[in-house]
Amino acid sequence: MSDYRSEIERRRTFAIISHPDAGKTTLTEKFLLYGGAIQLAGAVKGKKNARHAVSDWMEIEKQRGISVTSSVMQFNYEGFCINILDTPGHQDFSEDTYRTLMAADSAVMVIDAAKGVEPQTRKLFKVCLLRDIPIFTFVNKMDREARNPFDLMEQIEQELGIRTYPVNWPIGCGKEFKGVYDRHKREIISFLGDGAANGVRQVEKVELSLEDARLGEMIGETHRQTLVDDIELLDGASYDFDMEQVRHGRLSPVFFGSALTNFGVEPFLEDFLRMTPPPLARESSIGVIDPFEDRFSAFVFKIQANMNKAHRDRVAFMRICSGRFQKGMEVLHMQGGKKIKLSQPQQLMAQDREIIDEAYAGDIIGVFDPGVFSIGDTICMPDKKFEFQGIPTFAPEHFARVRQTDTLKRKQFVKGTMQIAQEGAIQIFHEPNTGMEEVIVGVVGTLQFDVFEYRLKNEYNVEIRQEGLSYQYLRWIENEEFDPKQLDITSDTKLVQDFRDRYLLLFTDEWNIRWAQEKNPWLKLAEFGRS
Ligand SMILES: Nc1nc2c(ncn2[C@@H]2O[C@H](COP(=O)(O)OP(=O)(O)OP(=O)(O)O)[C@@H](O)[C@H]2O)c(=O)[nH]1
Repeated sequence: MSDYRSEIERRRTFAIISHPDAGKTTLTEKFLLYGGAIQLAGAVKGKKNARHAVSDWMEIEKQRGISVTSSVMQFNYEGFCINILDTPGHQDFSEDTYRTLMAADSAVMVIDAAKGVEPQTRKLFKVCLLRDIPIFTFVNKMDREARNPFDLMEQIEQELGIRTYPVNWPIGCGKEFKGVYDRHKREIISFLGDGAANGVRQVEKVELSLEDARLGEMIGETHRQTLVDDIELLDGASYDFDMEQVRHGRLSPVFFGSALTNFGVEPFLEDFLRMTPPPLARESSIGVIDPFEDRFSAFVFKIQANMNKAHRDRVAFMRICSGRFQKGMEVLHMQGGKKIKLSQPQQLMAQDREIIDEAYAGDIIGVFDPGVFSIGDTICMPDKKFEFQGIPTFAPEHFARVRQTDTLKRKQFVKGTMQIAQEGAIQIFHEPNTGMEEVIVGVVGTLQFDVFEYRLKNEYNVEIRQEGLSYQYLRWIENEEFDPKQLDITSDTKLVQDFRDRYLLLFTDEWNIRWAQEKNPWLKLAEFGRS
């Protein structure tokens, strides 16, 4: 029993988010390097020179150099068992990021020191705040010219509405980057020149206190003076460290470093693991489910088909919320109302899949999905039935009418479109009383259209034509008894159904939403769909 408890206690499950190119993949790789999960960072990293990172597997990601889907990796470090959930960097995929955050107990936000929080990625970071989990900030690329660290802190606070607590503080940047000052240990970790051949090996460090007479010699008198002044200012003016505030994502511990040259990564990992919580309890229909509870439970947060050309199948990713999973155990799929055996439970290391015998609360497992699971579904034990809170669906903001160009490929078109929609990569709608001849596709960000078109062509061999529609808003109709004939709407507003036949309205602007509500006072409209 104590083994079972300590297995859960040593789990740390977190998501890593950033805007594209801030260095999320590089940082993840350095973590894996410390955990011994990979040997050489340079051997697997480098999209720019055709090799691709361990966590980016889809062809489109390699071509565009951006992450479209999220992936999961597990490794051990200093007694911890760590699950990293990688997320897409672009705001157009923020819904996927949100679903991934649902499976995490904390988040690491990577920010490019030269760019700060970029306007187009505010949405992604705000999505992170919605989850009420600890958010840690890693300010990356200090080996390049960077913005003033005080300005960066201020920007994070103002744009994201979260307070910051710098755990360490940078000394210079770019060619003049000398290292960081650790505010807790009150010592300097010095950056040694060339960054140990681009971080292939772990970097060496020299630790000195602020008062040490050798400091001026080591970092130069100007840097020493700036550092002393900065620290005095910080100690006097910055927020106090308050773990309770950190736990609720109201205060973000901030670290500076350079993932590429491997500087500051290990101290960050160590402090982060000390502060980030073990698996958290989760709300359910029968109250809070404790992770140490002896019955297994999990929920599906991601579904992905055709992840790998060698395995043309569909995998449902589940976050284990309580208990232990053992191979061959019989579980209850609540939404399907059926007892099932989870087949081929796997833990993933990007393209490598490993069949596992057991897994614990906090872990993420991928199971073969014969088409029964949906995002948000609960898996529990047959003698204790309950449902976890579902994962809300974001309202799409862009819509297009989609047809296949070759009418003979109808079957593949319907299959591909349905599957991609079930994964949550797009949302699909149709006009009432029509089938799937013509589909209206809705997305949160327009890049999702490109991914949809690309995947239909490559995975299902179907070419499509997309015609953009001018709708911008979508609302779910929540009335239990709904008769479309009663509806009084403008000619600009369109009534559609989703693939579960729920009714929705598409609007071109807010004026039309108000109009619909005024003319139909009985109408209950919701901005988020329930899964
Ligand atoms: N100079 C410098 N370059 C870095 C650092 N970290 C990452 N890079 C480079 O920045 C580029 C982007 O890094 P990635 O790790 O792929 O960024 P990402 O955030 O994962 O990007 P997406 O996959 O699009 O979300 C690569 O060329 C890296 O080599 C750093 O600390 N210093």
